[in-house]
Amino acid sequence: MSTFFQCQCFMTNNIYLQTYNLHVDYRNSEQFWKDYGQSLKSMGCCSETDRRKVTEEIQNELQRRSTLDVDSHKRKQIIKETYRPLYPHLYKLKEDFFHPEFLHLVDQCITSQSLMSVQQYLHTISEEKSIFMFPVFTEEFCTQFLEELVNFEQSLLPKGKPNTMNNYGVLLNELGFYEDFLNPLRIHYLQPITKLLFPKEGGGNLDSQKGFTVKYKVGEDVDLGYHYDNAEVTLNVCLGSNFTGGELYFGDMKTVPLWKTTCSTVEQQPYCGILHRGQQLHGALPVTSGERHNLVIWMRSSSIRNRLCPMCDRIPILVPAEAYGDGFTQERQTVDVCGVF
Ligand SMILES: O=C(O)CCC(=O)C(=O)O
Ligand SMILES: [Fe+2]
Repeated sequence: MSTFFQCQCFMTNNIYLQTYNLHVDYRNSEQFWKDYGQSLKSMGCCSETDRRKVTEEIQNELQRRSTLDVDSHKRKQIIKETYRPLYPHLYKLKEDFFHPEFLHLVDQCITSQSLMSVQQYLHTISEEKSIFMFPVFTEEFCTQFLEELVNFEQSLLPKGKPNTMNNYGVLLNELGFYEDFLNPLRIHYLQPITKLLFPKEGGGNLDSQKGFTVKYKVGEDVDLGYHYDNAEVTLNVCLGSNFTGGELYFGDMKTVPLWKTTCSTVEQQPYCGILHRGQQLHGALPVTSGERHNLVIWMRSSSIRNRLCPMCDRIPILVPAEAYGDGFTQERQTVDVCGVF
């Protein structure tokens, strides 16, 4: 396995202010208030107390990020040593977890290798935006997987936040779902599909992922603000039907100015996955009753992101990281020896 890295921008960029539903960059106090003071004021951040709360929220998030790798590694160890899974067989991917239509789609992608001929095996939500939907898992798998998540949630073991924005859900690497579940899922099943549907985004060359579940419930997180993912291609699978509301909405790519953007809503289907580009802006409407759990896989292609970090839009400045980091690798430079004296 190659060694993976993070981009240095993780410590300064895309900090989510939940109160104002705003992503900000923070290098120092002076820069921050100069860049965001006016907009925050127009959103009601007026008093000294409001401003102090914003600064605190940023400091807390930066603190969380600065020890994230070490903390995550510790949690993973503790879970490995002490957690008793409810369904140990789930941790090793098996073909009978999949919906038959999914297996058919994967087969078609491998054998025909033409976009036209696989289109009948998936639902194209938007051709223009490249958003697709198809069944992924069986109902039985999703039910057991959800019970496993609940079993873990109810344990007293340490838990991390799934990402910068979601507060509820499970980090699947910490629970032990990477090696024998998410890796083979990406390599043998998802990559044949993404290779055809997302060639420009590195869909044929996805070499790592961040996988987690998200949970929404009245009284906890109910919705998710508009954002793009730290991913080249994302698969988002709806794990159950026990909720109302919670539709996803998709806008344009993040390079399109907001005033030109049109958004469309997608109603989720239980056990189905929505596949989209990571940089396609999207969010989730409030859940109005019940609990919504989704499995989200941010798939990464180092060959794409090594050239441009999708979070800061610059050539990434690599810093060492645990496990898959944020999916960057250090490519060996080829030196033209004849030209070197
Ligand atoms: O709430 C959802 O299902 C969307 C989650 C999402 O977009 C993300 O975690 O990146
Ligand atoms: Fe997302």
